[in-house]
Amino acid sequence: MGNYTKAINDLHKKLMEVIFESLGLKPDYLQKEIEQGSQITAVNYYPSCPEPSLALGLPPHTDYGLLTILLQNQEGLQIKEKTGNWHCVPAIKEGLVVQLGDHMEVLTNGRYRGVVHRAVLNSEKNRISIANIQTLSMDTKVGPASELVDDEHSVLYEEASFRDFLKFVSENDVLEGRYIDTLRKEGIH
Ligand SMILES: O=C(O)CCC(=O)C(=O)O
Ligand SMILES: [Fe+2]
Repeated sequence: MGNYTKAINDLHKKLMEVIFESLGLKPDYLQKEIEQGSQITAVNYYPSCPEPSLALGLPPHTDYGLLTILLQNQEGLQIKEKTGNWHCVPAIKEGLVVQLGDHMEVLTNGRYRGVVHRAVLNSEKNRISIANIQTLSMDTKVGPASELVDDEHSVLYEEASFRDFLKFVSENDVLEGRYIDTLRKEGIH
């Protein structure tokens, strides 16, 4: 696991560099903060279920953090499309899934959106997923990058830290609203 999480950390760094470049920011933007940040590894085990339609593996949510890099041994991860339909992410052997999280949405001032996803159960096979969520340190406030704010792009999100997020999830039901919704200023959907 140590080698895996180290490799994922390196991959995250490289992906962030190209994402920042795609936004017209320097590739080493936030590099120090990212290096000082945390990597959370969630190992999820979903036993097979004879009636998958009556159970839900993991309810719809977005991940807090910049990117989530996920490995799955069976299909089960689904992402919500703009239409509201759920799209099944195929399980590709040794393939990784990269998802954008809330931090990324705030940082890019809404140019890139966090992906709503859920996990469903399989009637025959047990499923394991390993999700690596990369966040900045506990008390680093993340707000929209000043380079992405100008006369035509006003600030759309409040600043927040990982600690603020943890406080929210400990005080609220996971099924009733996402933390990012509390950060959006009026009129953003
Ligand atoms: O099991 C999955 O595919 C999803 C896991 C997930 O969304 C999470 O751990 O945040
Ligand atoms: Fe997730």
